[in-house]
Amino acid sequence: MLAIRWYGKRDLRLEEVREPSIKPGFIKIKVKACGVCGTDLNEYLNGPIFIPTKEPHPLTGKTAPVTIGHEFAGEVVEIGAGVKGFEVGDRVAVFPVIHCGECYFCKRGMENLCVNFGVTGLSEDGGFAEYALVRPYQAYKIPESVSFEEGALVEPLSVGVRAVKKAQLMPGDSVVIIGAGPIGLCVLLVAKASGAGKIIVVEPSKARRKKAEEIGADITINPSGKSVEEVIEEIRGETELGADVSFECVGLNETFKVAVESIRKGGKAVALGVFKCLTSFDAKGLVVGEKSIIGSVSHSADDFCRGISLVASKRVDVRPLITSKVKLEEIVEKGFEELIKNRDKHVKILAAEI
Ligand SMILES: NC(=O)C1=CN([C@@H]2O[C@H](COP(=O)(O)OP(=O)(O)OC[C@H]3O[C@@H](n4cnc5c(N)ncnc54)[C@H](O)[C@@H]3O)[C@@H](O)[C@H]2O)C=CC1
Ligand SMILES: CC(=O)[C@H](N)C(=O)O
Repeated sequence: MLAIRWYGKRDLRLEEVREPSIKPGFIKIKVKACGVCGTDLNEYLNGPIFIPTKEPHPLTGKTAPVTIGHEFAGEVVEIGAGVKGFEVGDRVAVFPVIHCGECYFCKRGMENLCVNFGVTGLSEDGGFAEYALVRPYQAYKIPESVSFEEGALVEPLSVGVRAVKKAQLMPGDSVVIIGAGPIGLCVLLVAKASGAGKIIVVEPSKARRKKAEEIGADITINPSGKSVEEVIEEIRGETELGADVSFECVGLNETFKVAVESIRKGGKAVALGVFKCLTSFDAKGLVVGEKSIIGSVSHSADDFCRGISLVASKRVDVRPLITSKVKLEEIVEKGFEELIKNRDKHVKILAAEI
């Protein structure tokens, strides 16, 4: 079968590999749609980051090369011995998290913090292939009314579900989202569906600001050419005394500062961006304003189920996030390379049956 294999930085290869044979305790899926995530792109440009290259991953035993891709959906074609509750032909979205089930965090239901945390498509072969093997706890049935393409979008949507849940967003809360890439836009979709009040998006790319408006932002702010203080002032001017909740979806020092300093006293700043730098912000304002800073990473099975429910109930429409669909064999050139050249023109590029 065809697969896109990560060998190293800037080295993704379309290869003919052996189709995986079904194993006890696994389900074999014919992949129907798989999206390029910012994390995949980062592995391509700057990796290895999560992909194991020296030591095998403790739960999968796998080292590179790996078939990349963790945002995927498909059809069950074979069921391994011991697996119950699935039938050939089931349509599923894949929850890519792999966890040990035994560590301090897993025992307390915090699988996304598992000490051996892994991801199908990074820590073992994933979805940019014709077929993939997944564990039963990773396969979630999707109804006929949810397309495979929408199913592939459940994964990033669930990152948004977790962030909104961690914010304990209340109906009518004013929200500021900093960064309108796939993650910021997924937060926007979930915040809107959860009853947010005014939604403000800060984003330098014109195309992405337009996309944010199309899917529900009330106000967009272009931070280009403005100081951090000016951006904070603009947000505060659009809200009563600052936003109730902010979501940082970039990962820069200045955007973190905006996230913390643009919320009102008692407000919450949720950080999603994976920072490559240290950050500085008004810590005194944090204390005397009793603000909260909350980290949000990945998603849980609960977040994933809620993501499916939002899509299936049509409370959230993820389709506007799909900006291009290409064949699996084209995904390196028309997906990864295209995102490097024209990232701001795109949100989600999928390899899908077209
Ligand atoms: N916490 C989590 O579970 C996850 C976090 N991430 C992280 O979330 C962040 C966002 O991911 P993506 O949306 O995929 O990335 P992206 O790079 O596509 O989007 C980031 C957006 O921020 C915008 N931006 C740049 N400078 C800005 C500024 N000064 N003010 C406002 N916006 C600015 C960019 O134009 C871009 O549209 C990344 O750091 C990524 O690593 C990704 C997946 C899961
Ligand atoms: C697998 C995840 O939790 C996340 N979507 C990521 O890209 O890191």
